[in-house]
Amino acid sequence: MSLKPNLQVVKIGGNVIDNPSALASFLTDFASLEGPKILVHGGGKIATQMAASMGIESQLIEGRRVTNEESLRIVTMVYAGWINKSIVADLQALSCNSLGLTGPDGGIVVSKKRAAQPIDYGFVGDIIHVNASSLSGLITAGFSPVFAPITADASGQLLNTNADTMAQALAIALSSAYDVTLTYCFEKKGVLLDPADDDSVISSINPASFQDLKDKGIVSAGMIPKLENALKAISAGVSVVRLCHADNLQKVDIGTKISA
Ligand SMILES: Nc1ncnc2c1ncn2[C@@H]1O[C@H](COP(=O)(O)OP(=O)(O)O)[C@@H](O)[C@H]1O
Ligand SMILES: CC(=O)N[C@@H](CCC(=O)OP(=O)(O)O)C(=O)O
Repeated sequence: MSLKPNLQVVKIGGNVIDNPSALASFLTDFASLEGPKILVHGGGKIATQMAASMGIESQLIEGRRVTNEESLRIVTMVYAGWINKSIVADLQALSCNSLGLTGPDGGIVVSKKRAAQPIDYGFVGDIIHVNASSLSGLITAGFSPVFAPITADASGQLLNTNADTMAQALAIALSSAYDVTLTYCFEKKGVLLDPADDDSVISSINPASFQDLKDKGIVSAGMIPKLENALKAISAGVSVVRLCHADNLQKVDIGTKISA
């Protein structure tokens, strides 16, 4: 039996954030989770809408945004500003002592600009370090950190980072001190065998079945990085990894469970 304390790392996706009543209900469930917890949020859909309203087209390749200087400003304002502060204020109103953060706050997450080959994603960062002891310090002090998917490199360059990856990296970094459960919440009931049938949830996925689902085109777009991150987390020390509907955060047996 593990002697480590439990920690929940929860990721909430942009399609839920863009739906006020779904977000409110999810935040109520998150606030009432027992024990230490971290929330990582996305917001890709809202950033795409904001860019479009400014006449800027967004390009996503396999769920990752090609980020030029202009879109870096937009995503930073949208994720680290509007979305992060709205979520923190809502959680505070629910008596959850949340603290809004990005990678560079407290030096907690350091990333590196992704190489321009084979695809130049621009200002997109891959996480190279998580300061787990600083983050544990905030948790021990009673805060529930709420991370926006913005990081910075060692020279201070802000970088856009996939929110699913941020959740994975935080969960892995904390798994030496905590028994971590990582839950990816989104607007579907789990990974679906037939994307058109919301009840065709695949109950369990491992590396071999992921490859097969990818080859058959059953998983596509943002689901590819989500599952790559989920598989990485389960193979690197995270105890439980699950993908589920945002309404089912508290229903631990529902959704798609990831195995190594
Ligand atoms: N087999 C699948 N099952 C469920 N969703 C899938 C599947 N394949 C692709 N998707 C897409 O993946 C999306 C989830 O990824 P993403 O848009 O990145 O979510 P989020 O923004 O919530 O992190 C779903 O909205 C769905 O359109
Ligand atoms: C590099 C990269 O792709 N960053 C993501 C960060 C937001 C995100 O991941 O949002 P969702 O969870 O809502 O998809 C993006 O800009 O779309």
